[in-house]
Amino acid sequence: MTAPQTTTDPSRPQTMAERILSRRGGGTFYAGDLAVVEVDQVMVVDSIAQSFIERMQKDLAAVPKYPERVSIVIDHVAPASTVSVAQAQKEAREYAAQTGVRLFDVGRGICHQVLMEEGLAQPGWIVLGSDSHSTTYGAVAAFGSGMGATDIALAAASGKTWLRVPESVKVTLTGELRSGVGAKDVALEMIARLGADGATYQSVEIHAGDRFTRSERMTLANLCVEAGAKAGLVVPGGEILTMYDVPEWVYPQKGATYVREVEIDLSVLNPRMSAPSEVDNVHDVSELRGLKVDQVFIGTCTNGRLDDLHAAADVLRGQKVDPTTRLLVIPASSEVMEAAMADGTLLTLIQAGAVLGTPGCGPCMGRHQGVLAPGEVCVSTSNRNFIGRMGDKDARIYLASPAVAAATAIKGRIALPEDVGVA
Ligand SMILES: CC(C)[C@H](C(=O)O)[C@@H](O)C(=O)O
Ligand code: SF4
Repeated sequence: MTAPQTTTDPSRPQTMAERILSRRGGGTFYAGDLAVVEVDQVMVVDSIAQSFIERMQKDLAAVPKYPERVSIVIDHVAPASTVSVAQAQKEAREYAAQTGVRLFDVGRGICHQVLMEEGLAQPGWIVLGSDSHSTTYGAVAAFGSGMGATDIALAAASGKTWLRVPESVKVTLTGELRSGVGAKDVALEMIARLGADGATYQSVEIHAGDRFTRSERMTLANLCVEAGAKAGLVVPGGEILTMYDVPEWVYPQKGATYVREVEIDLSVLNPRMSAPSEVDNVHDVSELRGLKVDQVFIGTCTNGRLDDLHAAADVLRGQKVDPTTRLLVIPASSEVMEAAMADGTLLTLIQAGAVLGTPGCGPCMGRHQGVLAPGEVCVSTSNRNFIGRMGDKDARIYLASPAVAAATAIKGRIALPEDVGVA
C-alpha cells in the first residue's frame, strides 16, 4: 500500500471522494489537496440550531445565500423535554419563517431519514450536516459530512465550503449473506475491522456491487463515522440505479489510490453485536447470549426504517416481550410510521408489548424518552454505545440488528432469533 501523493496530474485515476469533490469544485483534486466546493444542502439539527443562528446573525451578519438549500430538522429532542429546549425550538421555527429555509418540525423524523425521503440528497451532491452521522448520505453517493456550527453557518452563508480532500479506504464486500444476517451485522463488522479511529478523516468507499437496498446502504454509510470517517460512500448499484439518476462521474476509477483495503466475506458472517463501551468492540451475538437486558430500543437513523421494523415484527409476531424488559420502538420518520401503520407492522409490535414513540431520535443520545438508570443494560439498534450515551454512566449499551434486538426483547436476555423459534 502506498500513501497517495498530492499531485494534480489529471491522468491519475481517482477515488469516489476525489471525483465528486473535483467535479463540485471545478478542478482536479486528489487526497490532501484543498478544495472549495459547491454545497447542495446544509442540514441543521435542533440541538445545534441556536448556535447556528447566532453564528449567522452575530458573527457573519448574513442570511442563507440559497434558503432552499438549508433545512432545519427538529428531531433530537422532539417533542421538547424542557423549557429551554422548547425555547430553542421556538427560535428555530421563527428563524425558518424569517429566512425561508425549510423546517421539518416535531414528528417528521430523524434528519438523515427525512432529507433522504425528501430527495434532499442526490448522487454527486455535497450535503453538510451539523450532525456527525451525515455520512449516511453516502448511501446514495452523496458526499455527506458532519461539521460544527461555524462551518455549517459559513456554508449556508456562502453556498460553498472548503475542505481537505480525504484519503480513501476501500472496503470490498464479497459473497452472499446467510439468512438472519443483515446490513447492521456487516456495518458492525466493518467498524471492527477498521477500528474506532481507523479511518479518521478518510473516506470509506464501500464496494457492495448490486447488494443492499437504499435503507441497508444507509446503515452502512451511517456507521462509517464510528471509524472516524469524513465520508462513507457506497458505490452505486442495485436499487439505487432504479431510484436515482447516477452520473458517471461519481464512480471511482480503476487504479485509484487507497490508503488501505479491507475485504469482508459476507458468506461467513454471523449476527454481530457491539459490546460496551466502544463501537468496535464487536462479538458474535452467540458469545454474549443470555445476558439480562432491561431495555431494548429499536429505532434511530441506523435502523429505524420500514425494513427494520419488518425484521423486528417477523420475530415478535405472536410472541410477548419479557415482562421484566421494556421494548421501545421509534420509527425513523412519519413516512416510516405511516407505512408501518398501514401494513399492520405497528399492530404486531404493539400486540407483542412494544411501546411506540414519536418519530425522531428518541433515547439514542440519552436526552429523553427512555434514559437508562445506573446498572441497566440496553440492547439498541443505534450506532453508539459510549459510557453515558443513553443516560447514567453505569448503564451498558449493546448494539445489534433489529432482529437480534427483537429476539432479546422476547427472552429478556441477549438472544438470537433462533432462540425464540424464528429460523
Ligand atoms: C446532536 C448531534 C450533534 C449528535 C451528532 O453529531 O451526531 C447526535 O446526533 C449524536 O448521534 O451524537
Ligand atoms: S438517531 Fe441517534 S445517531 Fe442518529 S442523528 Fe439522532 S441522536 Fe444521532
